[in-house]
Amino acid sequence: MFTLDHEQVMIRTGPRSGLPVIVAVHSTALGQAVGGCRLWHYTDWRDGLTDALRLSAGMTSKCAVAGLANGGGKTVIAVPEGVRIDAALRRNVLYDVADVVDSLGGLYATGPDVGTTPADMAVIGEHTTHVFCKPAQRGGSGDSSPHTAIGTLAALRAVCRRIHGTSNLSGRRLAVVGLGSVGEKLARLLAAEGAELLVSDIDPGKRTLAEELGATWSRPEQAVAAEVDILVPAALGGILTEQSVSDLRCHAVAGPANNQLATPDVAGLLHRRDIIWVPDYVVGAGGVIYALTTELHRGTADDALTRVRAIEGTVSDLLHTAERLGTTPAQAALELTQARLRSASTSHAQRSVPSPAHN
Ligand SMILES: NC(=O)c1ccc[n+]([C@@H]2O[C@H](COP(=O)([O-])OP(=O)(O)OC[C@H]3O[C@@H](n4cnc5c(N)ncnc54)[C@H](O)[C@@H]3O)[C@@H](O)[C@H]2O)c1
Repeated sequence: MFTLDHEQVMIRTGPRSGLPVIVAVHSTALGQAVGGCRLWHYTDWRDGLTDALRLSAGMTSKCAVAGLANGGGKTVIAVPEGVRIDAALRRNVLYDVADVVDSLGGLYATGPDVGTTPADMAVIGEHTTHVFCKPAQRGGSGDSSPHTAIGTLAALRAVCRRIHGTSNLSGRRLAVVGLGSVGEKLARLLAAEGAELLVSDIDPGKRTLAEELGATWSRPEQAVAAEVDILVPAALGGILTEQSVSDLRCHAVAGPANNQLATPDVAGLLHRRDIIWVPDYVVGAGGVIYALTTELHRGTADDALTRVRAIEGTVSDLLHTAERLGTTPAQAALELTQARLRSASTSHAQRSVPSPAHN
């Protein structure tokens, strides 16, 4: 359908860097739009635009389901293939991003994403206040992966309750695929809960973590097809394909890895195989919930942790709704997003109605 679903999209050739800077604001219905700044190589900058449009809409759903008073946005710096980002160019393009973000006057705040770090947010923060996840020594919440891992653990408890009637993960079999920033922390948390772990990474150097945690080490394709209670994707996207889903021997798939479905129709395949799949944007929201609560909403660290752990309740509710309506958790999450956006626009419209004049 030929509709622009976004409130506004800014595309600017950065005056300092000469690189295309794209900022998509999908929705501010629930509050300030938020979403990370992706610095990535593209063969055509319009592919970067497509990413910005898709990812900013995804952030609207992520915030709405998490119950945050924020909408979705995204920044993409579309770097042409072959262009190397040295320190000077990096600084220049981050200042270019800061100028675009600042020109939106607070409608949108940016944070780290693929290709950018909390240190980059500190650079952006030199030119605008509308930025989050700066390093702790610069007043930010820094690396989001510890809270993403805590939120994922909360989601896994809810999935465990749905499968076994109890959220106690002790003795449950889980396969964690990807032992990077989030996966390693999550594996440690799960080991502390007494889960029976199978872990995997393309980097053989991660095998020492398996030994340390007493976990079984496996090659990624074997881990995906392992007979476990829950498969936890914590690496890159696209892990759930028509082929891999037919090989699955788990009751549920829930993990933080972004874009797990190779194509949207894979969700239907999972449903037909009676495998619960909880969307990654629900499971992996802990990092963003923590950062936004402490940095943009001025909550305490305790408030923020409580909200991260509330992912357990959110996932439980989605699983109940899906079961009651005979639909998927993904569909339940979509409907929750739409309901929250509708109620925000209704209350906004009500606030905008002028009060009757008194004579
Ligand atoms: N960091 C966060 O706070 C956060 C928040 C939300 C979502 N996510 C998503 O979670 C996922 C992991 O994030 P991260 O920050 O830990 O990334 P990371 O780059 O630190 O770790 C990724 C790990 O996956 C491994 N890997 C790559 N391909 C693999 C494969 N085919 N099979 C097995 N292992 C493979 C890598 O070797 C690496 O150890 C990503 O999809 C990310 O987008 C991260």
